[in-house]
Amino acid sequence: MAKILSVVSKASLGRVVQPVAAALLRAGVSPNAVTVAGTVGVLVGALGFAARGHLVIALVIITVSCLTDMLDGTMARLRGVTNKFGALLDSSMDRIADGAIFGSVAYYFATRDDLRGVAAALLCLVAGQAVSYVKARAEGLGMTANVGLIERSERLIILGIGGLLWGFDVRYGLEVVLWILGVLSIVTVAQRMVTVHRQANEQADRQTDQQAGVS
Ligand SMILES: CCCCCCCC/C=C\CCCCCCCC(=O)OC[C@H](COP(=O)(O)O[C@@H]1[C@H](O)[C@H](OP(=O)(O)O)[C@@H](O)[C@H](O)[C@H]1O)OC(=O)CCCCCCC/C=C\CCCCCCCC
Ligand SMILES: Nc1ccn([C@@H]2O[C@H](COP(=O)(O)O)[C@@H](O)[C@H]2O)c(=O)n1
Ligand SMILES: [Mg+2]
Ligand SMILES: [Mg+2]
Repeated sequence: MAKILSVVSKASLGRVVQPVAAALLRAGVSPNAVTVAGTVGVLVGALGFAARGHLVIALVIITVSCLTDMLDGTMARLRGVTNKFGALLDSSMDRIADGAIFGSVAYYFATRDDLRGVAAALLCLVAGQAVSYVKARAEGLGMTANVGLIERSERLIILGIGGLLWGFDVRYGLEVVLWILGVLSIVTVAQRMVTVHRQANEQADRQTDQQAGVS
């Protein structure tokens, strides 16, 4: 699902993103500045609006801000200089943005004394961060975990559907969506763990074979 969304959206949004990215580069804006500006936009939408219950305005601000996440990488590639700090900055800002988004939704539920909503939002926060962490840690250990039901864009879009339902006065819809998202995120963590477990065992088997060949 993640791959289909990524290919379809990258192909269709690419036509819009490329000229904007080129124009920003011509104006002297750096990819890192766009990465940070996008995160500031998310923080404004989440802490300034979602936490106070203005979920529809938050949805608009956060959607626009999150879409800049496609711009920074495109700018770096157009400039011909993708750099490791840029990659780290991008992913780190994503974690801060995601924490602010789901933390703000949890805070909003808390202001309404809806503890089930708080629990659902916190589940999504922790499980979503775990999804990303397993991939990052696997890559740090020389493996890959680029699999799973829902990546970041899907998590945000699913939350966006919850926000839209809330906007159309289907208030329980947001909580239902959050529970579904929490469960799907846990499944994704499990899928990534299984992939890494298989790779780690294959590496261990190869080492054993090599040692057996030496002795
Ligand atoms: C209650 C209300 C609160 C407000 C909620 C706001 C929700 C916002 C709703 C929608 C916003 C969707 C925007 C999604 C933009 C995502 C941008 C993005 O991630 O770009 C990068 C992405 C992938 O590139 P990478 O592989 O380099 O990215 C890494 C990866 O994503 C890792 O994933 P993980 O391991 O965590 O699973 C990250 O960890 C890592 O940090 C990251 O770097 O680029 C893409 O190719 C994805 C593009 C998808 C674009 C989708 C556009 C959809 C546009 C609008 C949809 C609006 C929907 C609204 C609901 C509609 C319902 C009918
Ligand atoms: N400030 C940045 C942001 C990103 N990059 C590079 O782009 C890759 C991510 O691309 P997206 O389209 O998914 O944002 C990232 O891995 C970096 O290689 C960069 O150099 N500087
Ligand atoms: Mg990006
Ligand atoms: Mg990003």
